[in-house]
Amino acid sequence: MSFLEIREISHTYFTPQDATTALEDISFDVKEGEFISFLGPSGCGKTTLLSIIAGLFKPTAGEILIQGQPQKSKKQITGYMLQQDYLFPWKTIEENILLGLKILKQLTAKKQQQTIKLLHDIGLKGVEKQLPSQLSGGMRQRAALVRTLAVDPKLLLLDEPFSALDFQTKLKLEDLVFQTLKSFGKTAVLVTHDIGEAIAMSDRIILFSANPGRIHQILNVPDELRSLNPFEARNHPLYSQLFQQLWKEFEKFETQNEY
Ligand SMILES: Nc1ncnc2c1ncn2[C@@H]1O[C@H](COP(=O)(O)OP(=O)(O)OP(=O)(O)O)[C@@H](O)[C@H]1O
Repeated sequence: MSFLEIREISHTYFTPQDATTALEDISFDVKEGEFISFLGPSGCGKTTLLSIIAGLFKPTAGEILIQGQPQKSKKQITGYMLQQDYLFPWKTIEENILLGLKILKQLTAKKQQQTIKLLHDIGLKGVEKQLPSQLSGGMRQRAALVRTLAVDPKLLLLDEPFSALDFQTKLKLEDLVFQTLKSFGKTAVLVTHDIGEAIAMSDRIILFSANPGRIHQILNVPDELRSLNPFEARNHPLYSQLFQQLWKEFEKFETQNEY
């Protein structure tokens, strides 16, 4: 059984003035432990689909199944990592990363210990009593990842979590997030504008076209790249090949005025 099933999803936004069809007839499955990227031109509906998967609103048509169940009954199994870290500025890093467990009334001594260990494992030892403002952007995103993983979500929804970071930090964090999610066996969906990031991190790439958002192509990333971490993958000859292939598809969108 697939972990996530997207079944014939269409979505139209209605405003008093007009109607915009953001997604049309989207169907695909995601296996447990798989890392999927949504890639495509601006306005092709990537964020709309991620929000529907998160259960933030219902699509106009179609359904989402998570572990074979309608998505609405499974809200708590999804965790998020967004462009902004959304750490509470007045709380210490330790308070921030334990907050989800506290809210869910799952904060045991063991879970606290495991969460602090994860903070240390991803290179943030000694920042427990600091405020988010005392940390760099990359450090805050790492703390945000720990906060997300603390409540043990089965599905991670990543909406451009690296796009506000400088290039070196972004590459390091891609590696760290990739390795952490793989080591916990998490299923992940990443929304990105970055062709290289999609190739380096994913098992499969769902390429969307716009107006309305449709699946243009689904690409399986070759095993030779999938067995590497993102930084190594960027240096493999197959990476350039796939990059050029995807770049050509983006050029087609431009000539079709879909970009
Ligand atoms: N709340 C809304 N009301 C009306 N139209 C919307 C709303 N949100 C998104 N849209 C429209 O739906 C389409 C898809 O938007 P969406 O943000 O999902 O695309 P995207 O691929 O994530 O874009 P980007 O890459 O620029 O972030 C666009 O035409 C957008 O203008």
